[in-house]
Amino acid sequence: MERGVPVCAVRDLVKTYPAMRGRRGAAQAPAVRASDGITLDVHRGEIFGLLGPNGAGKSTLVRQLTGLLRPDSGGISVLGHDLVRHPERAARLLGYLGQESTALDEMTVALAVETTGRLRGLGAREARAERDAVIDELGLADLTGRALKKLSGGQRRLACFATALIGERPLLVLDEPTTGMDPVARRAVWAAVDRRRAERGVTVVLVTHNVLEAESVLDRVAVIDRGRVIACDTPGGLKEMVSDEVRLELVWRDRPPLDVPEVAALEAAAHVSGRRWTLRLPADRARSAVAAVTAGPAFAALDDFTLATPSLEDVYLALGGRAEGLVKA
Ligand SMILES: Nc1ncnc2c1ncn2[C@@H]1O[C@H](COP(=O)(O)OP(=O)(O)OP(=O)(O)O)[C@@H](O)[C@H]1O
Repeated sequence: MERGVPVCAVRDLVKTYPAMRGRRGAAQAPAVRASDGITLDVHRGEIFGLLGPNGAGKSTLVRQLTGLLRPDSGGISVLGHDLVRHPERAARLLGYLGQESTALDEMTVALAVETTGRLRGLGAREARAERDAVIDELGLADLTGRALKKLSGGQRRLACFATALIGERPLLVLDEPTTGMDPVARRAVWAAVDRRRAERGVTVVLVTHNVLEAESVLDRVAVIDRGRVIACDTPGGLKEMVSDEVRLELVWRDRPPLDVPEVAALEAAAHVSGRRWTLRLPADRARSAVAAVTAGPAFAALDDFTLATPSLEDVYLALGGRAEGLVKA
């Protein structure tokens, strides 16, 4: 399918945070190459996800996309504008929800949304009308007079999301927008995103380390690990990479019984996290592994086990990623 010029095109992006010196010049923290040659295209109307564990480089990438951080080298084009040369143009092109919101903390919800609208060029009457519409749409009407800093974490996140929406930018860049939100607030966020996509072809770049959310809301996903894109496809396309495998999770009561030869043989293939072993196995091997651990001394040592079809987490592990930072709720 011909998709035309991408809304957002990233080319070979490199960003290294310099080493930090400790006392007497000793190295305290080494340099980190947080973007290590990232190339990707995001198309009009897509909900495009950046998935990866803590420290993978997702926020560093989106802060460069939003003109807040200058890359060492590489290109970023948003709607035909070169944002490496002209980072100041980002404010006109995109709405950004970062991980923190301290700048607006003293303001009430209503004022924060309205002020953001004015800063984005809306007239006074227009800003008030859009403010009321967005606040209504997100179910924030009861909180309009409260200062952001006096809201709960999830309420505050939703209010900040409202500020990202006002002014109706063609690209939304959202860094973990639903963190701390309850299911009602999450639904309000995804409904608002969907509406803008359907009505105006809005494009969304979304950072997440929640694999379940990624599977349900994203059109395409770039899996990021150590500053690199290690895969990029639809969630379904990524899962096909591991479709001949199933995931077996074993939780041991205490120590795994390594004196049982079948258990010892499984250990080499297991991703071990405390008492939990996660294995990706071809279906027939998984069946014989289940038979082995549900009999005799192995079963006595077993607290729980599950067999499941592959998820994005399995894709991620198959690609060599580290699973520790991925969230499954
Ligand atoms: N200002 C900074 N100075 C030095 N190193 C930094 C800075 N910001 C981030 N880093 C490092 O760069 C790497 C990428 O960090 P980044 O915040 O982009 O990751 P992330 O994928 O967004 O993680 P998270 O899921 O925890 O938000 C990490 O190793 C991090 O420690």
